[in-house]
Amino acid sequence: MTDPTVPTDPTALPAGAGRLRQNEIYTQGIHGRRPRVPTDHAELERRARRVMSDRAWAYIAGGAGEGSTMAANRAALDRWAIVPRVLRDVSSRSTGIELFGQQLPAPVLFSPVGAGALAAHAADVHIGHAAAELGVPYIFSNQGSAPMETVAAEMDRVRSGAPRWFQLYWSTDDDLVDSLLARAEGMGANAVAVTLDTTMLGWRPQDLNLGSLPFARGEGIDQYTSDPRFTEIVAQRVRAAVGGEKPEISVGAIKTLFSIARNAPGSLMKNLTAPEPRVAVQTFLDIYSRPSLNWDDIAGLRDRTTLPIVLKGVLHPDDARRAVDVGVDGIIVSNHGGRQVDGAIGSIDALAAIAPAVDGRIKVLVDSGIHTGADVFKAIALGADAACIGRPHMYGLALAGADGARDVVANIIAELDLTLGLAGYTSIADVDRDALQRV
Ligand SMILES: Cc1cc2nc3c(=O)[nH]c(=O)nc-3n(C[C@H](O)[C@H](O)[C@H](O)COP(=O)(O)O)c2cc1C
Ligand SMILES: O=C(O)C(=O)c1ccccc1
Repeated sequence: MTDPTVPTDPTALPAGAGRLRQNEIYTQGIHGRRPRVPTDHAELERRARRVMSDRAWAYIAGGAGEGSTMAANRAALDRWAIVPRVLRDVSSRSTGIELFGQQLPAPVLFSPVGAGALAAHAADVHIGHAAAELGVPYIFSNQGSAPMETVAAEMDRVRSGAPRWFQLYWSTDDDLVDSLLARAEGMGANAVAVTLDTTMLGWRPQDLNLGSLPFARGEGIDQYTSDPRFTEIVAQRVRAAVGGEKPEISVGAIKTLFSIARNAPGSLMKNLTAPEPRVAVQTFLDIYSRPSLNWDDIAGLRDRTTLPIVLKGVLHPDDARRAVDVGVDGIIVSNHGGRQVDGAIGSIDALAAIAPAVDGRIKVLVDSGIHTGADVFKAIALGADAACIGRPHMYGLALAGADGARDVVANIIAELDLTLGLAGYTSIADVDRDALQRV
């Protein structure tokens, strides 16, 4: 028997997404089935911990230093309380928004997450599948576990033209930057997010204590090994290292090695005596990021891509103003999920200062610690145009693959829809600071 309240089309998210989702879950419950992922963040985290390896948990759940930025993200959210309004006819409402010319079902995106292969093989393909089902943009990580073209193809298979962005780490090799940007345009990216807060990796005790860095083991470098410019650099370096003995090393041979490695998880680093894998990993570590990055580079980016440019990792109102002046299209207020600077400002506190400084001139997104629909509501009320979700969708992926990643974000959107209505609002555009009180 089909229940008319259960959406057969998973893309039918707006217009009462909250009640539809509740009904779906309760109907399944009558048949003795539990939801595939917990519907609250605390339980989601606990369950994910049980199925993840120690290394995966350290990398994905871990934060910088003593974890105080992660705590600050939550504390900042908790200092704002929603003050619901009543008797305002909220029977018909929508969580939909417009962003860079696209209509989206909700002010929610999937944050870029690198080295997802620690949680599931070719993680990015599954997350892309999940995002396409929801019609929610997926920001592909530059440190992803599958080539962007493969992820884009999977998304198009689910829903042609499903929204997708590319997140760029600015390499020391400018030709690699151009190559990545050209590929992003080619695979249909709707925007490029340049991450500014990770020019160097933060101090991460959970990983350090295990001696575990995924990239050093060849995990999370698939955007690089699938790149013609990166392949060329590695071939040059291998030739320089062993050229005398192996003059036959060619770009084609390296390309073949990389392609085999991408299809067989972990195989790149199996043969540690061969120079190619070591050179590939060392090359990645040497060139993925350029700490000398500065505002002039960002100003010049306009001439290098036609895509809307979004700066990720902005926390100071002056940097936000500078972003407006330099002519980018948006910023993501973020402390990288508390993974970079320990003791940094909570991203919601930063948002509260930045949104008035930007004053609607460019798009303002936010992430870091935003894990529920109520959190997204608070972010919107404090002036964000949308919020991005990082670890929660990775926990869903670890627990139940693409369906798990999808359900986690669908639950967040469902709760957002209910919070919207129960707080007395019918559209995202109406929600402003009046909805909140500082406590
Ligand atoms: C395991 C992991 C890997 C990440 N990798 C990247 C990355 O490759 N690029 C990037 O810009 N941000 C990366 N981030 C940061 C996220 O995009 C996002 O800012 C953060 O996860 C948001 O906080 P939340 O996890 O509390 O939602 C990563 C975060 C995690 C947890
Ligand atoms: O782990 C991260 O958060 C991340 O973004 C990253 C990026 C480059 C190298 C290592 C980690």
